[in-house]
Amino acid sequence: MLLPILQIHSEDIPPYAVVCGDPFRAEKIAGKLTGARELAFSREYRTFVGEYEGVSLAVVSHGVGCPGAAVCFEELIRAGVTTLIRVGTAGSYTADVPAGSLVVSTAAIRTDGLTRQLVPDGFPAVADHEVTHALYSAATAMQGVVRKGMTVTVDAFFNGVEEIPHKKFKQAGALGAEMEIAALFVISSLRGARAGAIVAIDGFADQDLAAEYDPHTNVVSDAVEREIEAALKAMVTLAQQDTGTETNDIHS
Ligand SMILES: O=P(O)(O)O[C@H]1O[C@H](CO)[C@@H](O)[C@H]1O
Ligand SMILES: O=c1cc[nH]c(=O)[nH]1
Repeated sequence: MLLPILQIHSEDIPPYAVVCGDPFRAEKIAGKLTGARELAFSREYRTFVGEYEGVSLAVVSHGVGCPGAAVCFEELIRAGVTTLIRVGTAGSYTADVPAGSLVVSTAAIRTDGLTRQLVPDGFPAVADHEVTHALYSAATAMQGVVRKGMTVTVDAFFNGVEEIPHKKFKQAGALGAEMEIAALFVISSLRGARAGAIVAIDGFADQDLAAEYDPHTNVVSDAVEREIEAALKAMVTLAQQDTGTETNDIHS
């Protein structure tokens, strides 16, 4: 079956998919795979397949924002993907989670418009427990600050005449803000897939600190490298659990 928007054939897609916003990050992730090949680059959706430590994976970019990303998640799940890990970036809410930190999202506060069109207000946007555990274990085995907790999914990156209520979300305990995790978690729950997300902090989402936003520093690039490695290792752990071939040492 040809997926009409991603422009890939479902038969070419393995059950494990790493997803990210930026098509060039997808290329970077694919660079870690053996036998990587690019299947399509349609709109913002760039798809690669390859192997990591013997596990066949797809790597797909989903662009910025929930509506476009939702198309990607829906088509991947229709193609037979069972496990999705988002490798993204986010703005932090607290000084103790500075640029260069990693955050594993356990749930997303849904302030986006897309999920409101799919499910009622009380529907949770939650990560799969096994995926989250595998991600957190892989990330904490590396250097650097790693936190696990709630994130916020917003639609607006810049303020308009209304202010994005980041301070309220921070008060509620969220660690930071990004733009697609709610869609990933809700769609995966609805369609019976499992999903998790890890984000590299690239600055502060808080309005008072927004002037410092620069996602292109070395400290952010290093964190993106670490989250890619964590996501790939986590996927191997999950695939091994699925086939009953897991070892206790996932980092060997
Ligand atoms: O780095 P990615 O995965 O694109 O994630 C974050 O970066 C973009 C905003 O710059 C949004 O897509 C946001 O969710
Ligand atoms: O949505 C995003 C992504 C990265 N950094 C932010 O501040 N916001």
